[in-house]
Amino acid sequence: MIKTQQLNKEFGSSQAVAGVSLEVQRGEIFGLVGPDGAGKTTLIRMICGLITPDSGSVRLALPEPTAEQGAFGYMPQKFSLYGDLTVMENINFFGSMYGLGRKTVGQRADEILQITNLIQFKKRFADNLSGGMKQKLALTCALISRPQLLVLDEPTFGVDPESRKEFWKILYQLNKGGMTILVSTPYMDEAELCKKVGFMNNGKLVAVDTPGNLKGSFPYRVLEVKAATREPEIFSQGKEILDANFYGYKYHLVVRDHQAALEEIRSILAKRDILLYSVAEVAATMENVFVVLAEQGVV
Ligand SMILES: Nc1ncnc2c1ncn2[C@@H]1O[C@H](COP(=O)(O)OP(=O)(O)OP(=O)(O)O)[C@@H](O)[C@H]1O
Repeated sequence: MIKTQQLNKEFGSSQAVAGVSLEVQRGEIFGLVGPDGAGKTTLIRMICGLITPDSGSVRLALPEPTAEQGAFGYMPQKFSLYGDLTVMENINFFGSMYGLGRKTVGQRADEILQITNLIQFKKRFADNLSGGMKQKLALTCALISRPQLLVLDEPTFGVDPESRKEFWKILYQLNKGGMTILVSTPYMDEAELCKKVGFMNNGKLVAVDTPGNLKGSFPYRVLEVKAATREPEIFSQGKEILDANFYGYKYHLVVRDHQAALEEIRSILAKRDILLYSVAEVAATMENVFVVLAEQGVV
């Protein structure tokens, strides 16, 4: 449904997007993942036709939009609505931009607001909505044309975890109904929810695959360590430890060699007279995959 070839975009001396060739198939939820400044927004804007690439091409295989079904909906990163208009007034405004009649917008709005759980807030000013609700209103507006392709730029950035979960449930529901979704996110837990993930950094797309395949091809092991300490950094200097994360009562350590790492863990703790409770191997997460790619300089 989306095909880009060798897309490039420079801003002054900074290469925001560098040679990105990407394919999003119909029916996918494709996640663009990467840190701030990776180039996700610039890529999305080129895909949506909002900025012109320096070179390369974008092809969208979308049928002509009709009154019944739009081509694509776009939800930008920054809040794009009018705070001094109510929920329904914002929706009407977007509907009129798509050339839809008031009656059609009203009917569709009721359907979508049921899905996004905003139905009882129709008369509330957008400024008075919570952060999560504002995002859901922006989504409602992006959906008013009933698009076949939905493009969302960091839609849950800065939103609380509960609202993020709810937002993703809605995306799944839309996808089940046949909508293709391209979504960018800085959150690795959201990357796990995509059918396919493209990792971006420094303007480049460095890995594209399903979360399962990305984790399956992870070349290292992850050890969960529990010990009588709560020092976040205690394992950070280990030579056998490629990445260490502390979760309050346990550590997740990315290691090359299980046995060598175990010896090092024991030695670090023994030197400080700290009791080791347990070590168990656990499955790699997308965060593990991403951090190691980044540390290897691949990303
Ligand atoms: N209009 C612009 N003018 C100048 N530089 C820009 C412009 N837009 C983006 N950049 C630069 O291009 C690079 C990529 O930015 P982009 O916003 O695409 O990344 P991103 O992955 O979406 O990050 P973020 O989540 O922080 O928006 C950054 O270095 C950014 O400063």
